[in-house]
Amino acid sequence: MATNSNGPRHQSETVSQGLHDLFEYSPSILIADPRRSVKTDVPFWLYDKHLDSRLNLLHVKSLSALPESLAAVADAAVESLADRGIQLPETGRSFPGNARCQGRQLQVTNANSVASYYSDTTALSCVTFASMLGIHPRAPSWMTALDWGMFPDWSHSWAWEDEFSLRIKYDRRKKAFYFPDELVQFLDVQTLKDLENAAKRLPALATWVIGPVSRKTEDVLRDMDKFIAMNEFKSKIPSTTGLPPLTTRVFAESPDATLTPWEVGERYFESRSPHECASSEKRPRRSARLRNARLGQKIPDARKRPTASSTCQHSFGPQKATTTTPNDEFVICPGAEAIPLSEAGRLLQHAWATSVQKDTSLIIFHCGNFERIGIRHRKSQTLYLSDLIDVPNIRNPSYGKLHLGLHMAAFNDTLDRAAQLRELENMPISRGLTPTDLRRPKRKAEDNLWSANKRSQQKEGTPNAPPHDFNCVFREAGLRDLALLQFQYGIYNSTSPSSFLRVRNSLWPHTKGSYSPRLHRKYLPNEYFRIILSSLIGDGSTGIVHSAMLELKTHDHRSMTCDVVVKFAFTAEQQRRLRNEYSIYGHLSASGVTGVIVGVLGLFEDIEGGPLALIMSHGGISLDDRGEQPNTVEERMSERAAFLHAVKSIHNTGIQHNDLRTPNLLVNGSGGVTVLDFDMANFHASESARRGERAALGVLLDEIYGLESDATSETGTSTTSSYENSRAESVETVGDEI
Ligand SMILES: Nc1ncnc2c1ncn2[C@@H]1O[C@H](COP(=O)(O)OP(=O)(O)OP(=O)(O)O)[C@@H](O)[C@H]1O
Repeated sequence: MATNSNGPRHQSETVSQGLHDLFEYSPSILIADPRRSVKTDVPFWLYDKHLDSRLNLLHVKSLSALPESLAAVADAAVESLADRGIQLPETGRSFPGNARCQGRQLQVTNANSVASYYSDTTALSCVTFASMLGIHPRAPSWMTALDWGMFPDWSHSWAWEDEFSLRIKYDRRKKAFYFPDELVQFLDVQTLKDLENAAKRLPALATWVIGPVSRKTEDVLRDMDKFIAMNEFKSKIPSTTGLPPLTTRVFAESPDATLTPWEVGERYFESRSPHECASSEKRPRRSARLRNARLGQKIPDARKRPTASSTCQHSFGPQKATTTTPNDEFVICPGAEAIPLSEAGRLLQHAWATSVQKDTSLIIFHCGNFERIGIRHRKSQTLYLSDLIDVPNIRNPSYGKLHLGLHMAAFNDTLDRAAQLRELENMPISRGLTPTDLRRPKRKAEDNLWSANKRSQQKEGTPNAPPHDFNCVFREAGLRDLALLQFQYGIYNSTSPSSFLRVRNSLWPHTKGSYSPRLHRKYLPNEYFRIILSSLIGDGSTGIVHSAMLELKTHDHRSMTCDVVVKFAFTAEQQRRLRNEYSIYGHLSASGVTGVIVGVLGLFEDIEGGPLALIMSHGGISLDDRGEQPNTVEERMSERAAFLHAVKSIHNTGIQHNDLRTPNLLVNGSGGVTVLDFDMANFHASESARRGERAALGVLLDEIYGLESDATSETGTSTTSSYENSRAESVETVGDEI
């Protein structure tokens, strides 16, 4: 190794000192601010229970040698510089690994302040060193192509934060790197291509789940040992029984890295005696670790991966036998969870699901003074966990070197997998891919609710037939109180449905109110409906919105389907807003407003304590998502008038929307318009407030449709006046001046 206690011998004094400081760095001890109460609830949500069974966590195994394996990556990188005779540029500043930081105590308040400390110290040094050592060692000054931070998809309110990750500095929206131009010059074309390929396919290089400093969060990390001792992990799925799992596979499989410094999968078993496999683990020889870190090893393909069926048995525990009626239709037993997962189990399942969603291999569980590092091995559906790391006190390796190795390993792992994904994507289909074809998730039409009943498939309304008019379906579904929700898109493919019980009536006219909050033990096929969530439309401040297909079975055994949209509200504040939205829809429906708002099938609640769901008809595509506006001035004017008319009819009931923006203004294929998202709306708005809202909408629509400029530039003065006439007409139509 080219390092001694003063750092690598061949580097300049400042570089040696910097590397030495980082390699020996130990963070301060963090203490919780005694004036603040610390929230400690563990994240866990609906989505965690609906992963495809082949993506679920099945085993948790011990990998005590992981810190050493990671530190060996840092050592190997320094050694490689020496081998190649590369001298790093002088460092002009001190790094947070400086000895002055050590031994101090710092006060923190919550997970975010723990993350800030990590970001300002460990991560700040590691992104720079990892980038210099691993990506561009010949750069003339210290720069970094990596970023560590919070990249939120959606904000929630758990005590643990799961949105932190390491990334390549690449803006996917602008399709451009955002590291210094100077750095680009030192990256060859192939490296830039590889970086871009990785950043596009796998933007998160590792998943950090960060908790607050407290005895309870430390215990959660400690309790993970219990899952290692059990050697199997029973992922929590919804406890509703009766409906067979979806069988169609929808996710695109992602490979493990071929070159890794850690020994997992077959290599884990190879390096252990049978006794060790069952109980603890053997530390690999240091020379082997170094070799692996530098050269990597192919994982031999000897051990058979668990089959889908064994996976199901393993992970989901005993399921009640499917009960069928004489017609082979499914009787459903909505069940509340029998044995809840412990907090450690919930954190493991949630972090695993987050890592599946981000497609990272490394998961770091960190709560200030304690940490565990996990490796997600896809093929065996196993999480390999380090021992509990005492952050301020760990030595050999010390924390700085361990995390530098971790940053470098996460980068290498991602580049390796992104290259495999690119290769697999470029393979012709006929060559038979393993893992399975990554290009298109497959979806077969046969996965319908009634597939067990062959006779019903011949009849009207099977999913192979075009969907029904939602009016007919809503009339029937509005009489039912149980909605079975299944996810089938991306990484989600429900093994069992989540049961959602009606908490508010259908607002569809002519639906007899049958609202009953009582949960029955069993439901016959004509007493429930099923919803298959097929894509994410968007997420906003009230929750997450999905496109879905509603399927139901009528009393005379016909199947009916229609497109719906499901909006989930998770936090208390979101649920308050969603209830407000529902009551606004209730008021509009009771006032006879139809055609310009979506049909609402009701408000439903997850019986396992999950979110509230508003189920509604599909209102079309938003002006935001549509992209191009209509070609002709006439069409634009007609749409403009339709929106103003719609809002006028809403205003006439005393409602003010308060959020009239392009994402909430929808057009449908048949020329109609829909106004949605009433969670900010209020009753009894003053006439002038409503008029003001219409005026603002008029201005917004003018801007969107570019009416004035088009009218002038395209057809000159005469058209301008005809446009003005039409505008006046549209204003007259809505019976008010804009
Ligand atoms: N019934 C629907 N039909 C079609 N698209 C819908 C429907 N409901 C919602 N959407 C789409 O989902 C997006 C988010 O929905 P919505 O605005 O209701 O959520 P939100 O959480 O209140 O968002 P925001 O924070 O923007 O207010 C909408 O902009 C719209 O494009």
